Amino acid sequence: MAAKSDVGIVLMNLGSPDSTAVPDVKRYLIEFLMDKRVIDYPWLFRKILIEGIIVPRRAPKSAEAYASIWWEEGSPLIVLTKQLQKAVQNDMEIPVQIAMRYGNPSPEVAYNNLLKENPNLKEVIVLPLYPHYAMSSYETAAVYAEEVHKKKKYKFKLSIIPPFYDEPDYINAMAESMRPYLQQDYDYVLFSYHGVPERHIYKGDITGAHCLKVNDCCHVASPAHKYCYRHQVTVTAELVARQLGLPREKWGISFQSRLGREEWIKPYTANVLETLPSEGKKRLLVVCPAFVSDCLETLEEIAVEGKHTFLNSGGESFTMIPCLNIHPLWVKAVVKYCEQIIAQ
Ligand SMILES: C=CC1=C(C)c2cc3[nH]c(cc4nc(cc5[nH]c(cc1n2)c(C)c5CCC(=O)O)C(CCC(=O)O)=C4C)c(C)c3C=C
Ligand SMILES: [Fe+2]
Ligand SMILES: [Fe+2]
Repeated sequence: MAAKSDVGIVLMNLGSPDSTAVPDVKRYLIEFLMDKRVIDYPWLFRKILIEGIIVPRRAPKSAEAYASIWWEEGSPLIVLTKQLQKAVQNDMEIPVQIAMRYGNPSPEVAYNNLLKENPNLKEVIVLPLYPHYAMSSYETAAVYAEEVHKKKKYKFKLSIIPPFYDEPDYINAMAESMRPYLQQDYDYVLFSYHGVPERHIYKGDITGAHCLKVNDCCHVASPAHKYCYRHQVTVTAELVARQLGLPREKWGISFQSRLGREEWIKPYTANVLETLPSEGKKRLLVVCPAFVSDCLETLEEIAVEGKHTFLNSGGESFTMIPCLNIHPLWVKAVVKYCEQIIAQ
């Protein structure tokens, strides 16, 4: 066990382009989508598809979307991760760095910064900022953090915090950050999660026979759940709804950000936003618990595009609940998760 003074922390998020210029967005999208855990097609096919078709088409639109949410200090996701870094460092009084899975800063920069602060560093705790396990989010971040550690032969021990989708402190932070929004009149709370291809769910099923195969699979006990994004997001929503006392008919789950023509896990957020008003659910609260920091997918896809879809389909009011960002209960939860590792 390393003394607390010889420990450093890395908060690892997804990453953003360096700027909203199309070449920067292209570079970022290529790095992101060439990740074999995000688009898991054979390398050559992936390269042709990504660099020849998807990125040239998507980058200008993506750049425009980023420009519409960009802050003076930079990408919201990066700025908010830095704010979390400061808050955790203040509370813990040990060095905290941030790293991104794609773009900057890389884990190498984060590890080197920690070593500059303490050449005697014995242990680095990495917290991937994803509550749920998905091959394309938590897994790729954890594997990358480990690969860099191994490749550069760092002497310190690396510890990676597991997904925290059902941890009481995360659930409490989510529920209490939502509670003030429930004071207003609303008909329905939508938990909109980032989607993944159904194929990823089948692939991640270690039993090979459970996910999307057994009736109501997410509620039937299985070792598959340890790696099942669909199960884990369901548990998060159920626990949060229970803490808030939401009746079952007043909330639901959907999945956003589909890319390409494959089937992704359903229902799709855009379809749900279109149909809710016709079911009498006209005053809506939306929350996105797969992201702990607000980002393009919340500030643009939900708060702008999603709102537009809902209001144009007969909805009357649309309220986006912010991500945890630097909510005090979330900062406390992060500190606790890191301290639990230090105490081990
Ligand atoms: C096959 C494509 C994608 C999968 C699978 C995927 C999974 C996934 N992503 C997140 C979190 C975020 N994704 C963000 C942006 C984003 N995601 C994809 C594609 C896939 N994601 C693209 C192409 C983009 C870029 C933007 C765009 O062009 O739409 C972001 C926001 C980043 C930011 O800078 O703000 C986050 C966060 C999770 C959690 C996840 C699997 C569960
Ligand atoms: Fe994504
Ligand atoms: Fe599953």
